[in-house]
Amino acid sequence: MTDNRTAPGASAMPSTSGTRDPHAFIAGLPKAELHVHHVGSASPRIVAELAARHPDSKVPTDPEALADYFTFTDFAHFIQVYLSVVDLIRTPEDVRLLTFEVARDLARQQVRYAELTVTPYSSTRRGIDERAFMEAIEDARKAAESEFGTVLRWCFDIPGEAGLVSAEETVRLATDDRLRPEGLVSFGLGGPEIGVPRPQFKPYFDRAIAAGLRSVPHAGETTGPETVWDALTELRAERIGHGTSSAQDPKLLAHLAEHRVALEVCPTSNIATRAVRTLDEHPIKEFVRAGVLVTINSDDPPMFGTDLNNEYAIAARLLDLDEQGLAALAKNAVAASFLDEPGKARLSDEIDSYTSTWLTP
Ligand SMILES: Nc1ncnc2c1ncn2[C@@H]1O[C@H](CCC(=O)c2cccc(C(=O)O)c2)[C@@H](O)[C@H]1O
Ligand SMILES: [Zn+2]
Repeated sequence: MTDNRTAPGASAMPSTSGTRDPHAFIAGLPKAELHVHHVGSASPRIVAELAARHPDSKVPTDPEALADYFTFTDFAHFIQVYLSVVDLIRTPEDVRLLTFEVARDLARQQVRYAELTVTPYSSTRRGIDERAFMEAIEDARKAAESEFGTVLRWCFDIPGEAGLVSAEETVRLATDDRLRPEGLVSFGLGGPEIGVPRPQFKPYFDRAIAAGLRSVPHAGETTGPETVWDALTELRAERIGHGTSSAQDPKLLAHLAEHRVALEVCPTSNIATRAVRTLDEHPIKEFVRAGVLVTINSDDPPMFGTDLNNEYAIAARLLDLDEQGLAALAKNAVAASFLDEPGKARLSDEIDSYTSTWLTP
């Protein structure tokens, strides 16, 4: 697959320190990740373990073959490969393993808090018992918090392409008091946008919002700014997954900035799915210039050959950021998160104290 990583050792900063490498600073920076998919976070190590449990699968286990397998011609191809990894998750024990190991990978990058997008429909439709599914993610969440100190929260998303049946099932699982997991904070909509208009999902978002969940649909990833408007007006989005095409509409950018609707920007994902041609053409600079609250995220990191630290390094290069700028970016994610206020204050303070220690000669 195309390697979109910033060259190791390349300095992204025009910083006063001159020779400092942003990678070391970023590696230790406490972070929040707001847009990362559960299945899309399965690393080669996790895929290999799942594939060994289910040897009939067509997903390669050898890391080199996996890199080729994770090279996408377009968004539709990406979803096809994604679903083949979904097919590896067949039992509650697979769900528990995936979730716990994903948390381990996040913790290694100093991610203190992550809102993980989970698509429960894909698992219940494949025969995993709904109660066992919820127990598995919750067990893993609690174990990860006590073992790694990383706090996980869930966003349940509708796989849009699977239609209104999947929307009904997802909202039922998200709002039934006997099933709804403690860690659930938000409701989303993923999958392809072309041919999947957002307004049809309004009744399902209305129900989720009425049950206290926050609205975070993907929009403007593979279609134009009108999809982002639909997400705002019909689905009452509080943050937008990607929102890449918002850059084409200055009124939309002004609206996002004025209402503090954050964009969950995932630079490498946008290249891998061909939503944006090259990193240098990524509209992140326009977002920042327009005053939009920009957060940096990794989406489906192993599938796109990246991780959150690499996405921060890319942002540092594209936005010409020094350590303070990177810390501000990390704090944007805290501000846009669904952590409670004391939780936000704690994580922001941790980012500040890490940064000031780092900058103290
Ligand atoms: N960058 C992304 N942009 C958008 N979405 C992304 C991205 N990355 C990952 N996803 C995930 O892909 C899922 C799509 C799964 C899907 O379409 C589908 C269709 C038909 C049947 C079934 C099934 O399971 O039976 C599933 C979404 O729900 C979302 O969580
Ligand atoms: Zn996504």
